[in-house]
Order: sequence, then C-alpha cells, then structure tokens
Amino acid sequence: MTNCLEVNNLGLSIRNEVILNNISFQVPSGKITALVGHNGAGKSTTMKAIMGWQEKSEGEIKIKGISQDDDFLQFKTLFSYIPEEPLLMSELTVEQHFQLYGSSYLVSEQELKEKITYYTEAFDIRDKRNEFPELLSKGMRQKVQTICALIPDVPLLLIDEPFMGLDIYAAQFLMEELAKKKENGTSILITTHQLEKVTDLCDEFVLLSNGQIAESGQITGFNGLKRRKIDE
Ligand SMILES: Nc1ncnc2c1ncn2[C@@H]1O[C@H](COP(=O)(O)OP(=O)(O)OP(=O)(O)O)[C@@H](O)[C@H]1O
Repeated sequence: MTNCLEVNNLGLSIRNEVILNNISFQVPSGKITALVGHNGAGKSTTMKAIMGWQEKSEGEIKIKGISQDDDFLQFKTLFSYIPEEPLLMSELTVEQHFQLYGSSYLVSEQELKEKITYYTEAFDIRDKRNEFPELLSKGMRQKVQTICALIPDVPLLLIDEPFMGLDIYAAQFLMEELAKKKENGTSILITTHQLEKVTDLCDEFVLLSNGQIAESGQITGFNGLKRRKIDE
C-alpha cells in the first residue's frame, strides 16, 4: 500500500522549548488517521508543521513523495485544510472565498460552479453566497471554511476538530462526504477530541503525549485516552 503522507522524525522547538520530538507516522492512500491526545499534546502543532505554517527543526515531511523542503509550491497544492476556527477574510464574500480556492487549486470553472451549488445546498447556506463573513454566524463561517477545503480534489485533507460548531445535519453530511472522499482515494488526517464520533470512519490512530507518539496502530485497537497523571 502506498503512503500519501509520510512524517519522518519530525521535531519542532519554539524558543528553545521542545514541542514535538521524533514524530514518525504515515497516512496510507485512501485511509483516514485520527491524531489524538490530551490538550497541549501537540496535535495542532503537528498539523501546522505538516502544512509548513510552523517551521520544523528536524525531520522530513512528504506528500505523495514530494518533500516539503524540496518543492514547497508543489507540496502546497497537494493538501487542503479545515481549521478548528474559521479563518475567513473579512474583505471577501462567501462566493469570492470559493472562487479564490477554486483558482488556487486550478479547479475548472464548470466543476467549481457545480461544487459550489452542491455544497452550499448540502450545508444549507445557499442564500449566504453574497454575504461577508462578519454577517454570518460562527457555524455558518465554519461551513464556508469547510466547503473551501472540500472544493479541490487533493490527495490529502487535514482537518482540525471536524465537527466543531457544525449542527447535526452539517456534521452528518460532512461525515458522509469524508467517507466518499476516502472511497475515491483521498487520505485524511483528523485531530479530534470526539473520537467516538469518527471511530467508524477512521482506519488508524496516532496518540500523542507531551509532543511524542505514545501509541499508534489500527483504530480497532485504540483503548481510549486515559486520565493524565499529575506528574506526566
Ligand atoms: N506559538 C507557540 N509558542 C509557544 N508554545 C506553543 C505555541 N504553540 C503551541 N505551543 C505549545 O505547544 C504544546 C502543544 O500545543 P498544541 O496546540 O499543538 O496542542 P494540541 O494537542 O493541539 O492541544 P488542544 O487539544 O488543546 O488543541 C503546548 O504545550 C502549547 O503550549
């Protein structure tokens, strides 16, 4: 089985403090991996290091064999990201956000049009396409951000807390959509505190503790998070 994402010996320090140490894991093509751990374990920092938002100190990160260090411009076209909190631009309308993502990922005009119609109907925000983000509720902004990441057919989807702020219908639709993407060969890395919601969807898990991998394997073998001991 080929790997879509390969993280090898990732280390990351911020102001001389070690945040991530010797992290190695893979996400095979067409599989979903859950990145789990207590608050502060290093999940979001791992995501940021993969995307190149936070500079790593050590190690190598590859998507589809392309190293982040060798060809960052090409590397960036291979993933899209759904952040935990929406990061929309106040000067762009909802529609302009979709257009921006479509052109950044070279989605054809026809395909973009179809996807915008499909996703805005599914997420029930069709009437918000010409609004600016500040006039939307937080959940609506999260829907817009989610649609932006779903528009391109990239090999790797990175998702920080997928259901945060979404109502049950939107969360259910997203779950089905992720299952479809996986079926079509997309690999997905999800960080979540609500593992019970995604257990059926995920294939593997990586458990982080204090910036290191404590355990990893098939999701069926995951025993849940234990309460953190005071001296850990
Ligand atoms: N910019 C930063 N400067 C200094 N320390 C940071 C910075 N970003 C994160 N950290 C530290 O790195 C560690 C890991 O943080 P991270 O946000 O990756 O955890 P997490 O597993 O995503 O947590 P949560 O479940 O709460 O979102 C924490 O100790 C945090 O304080």
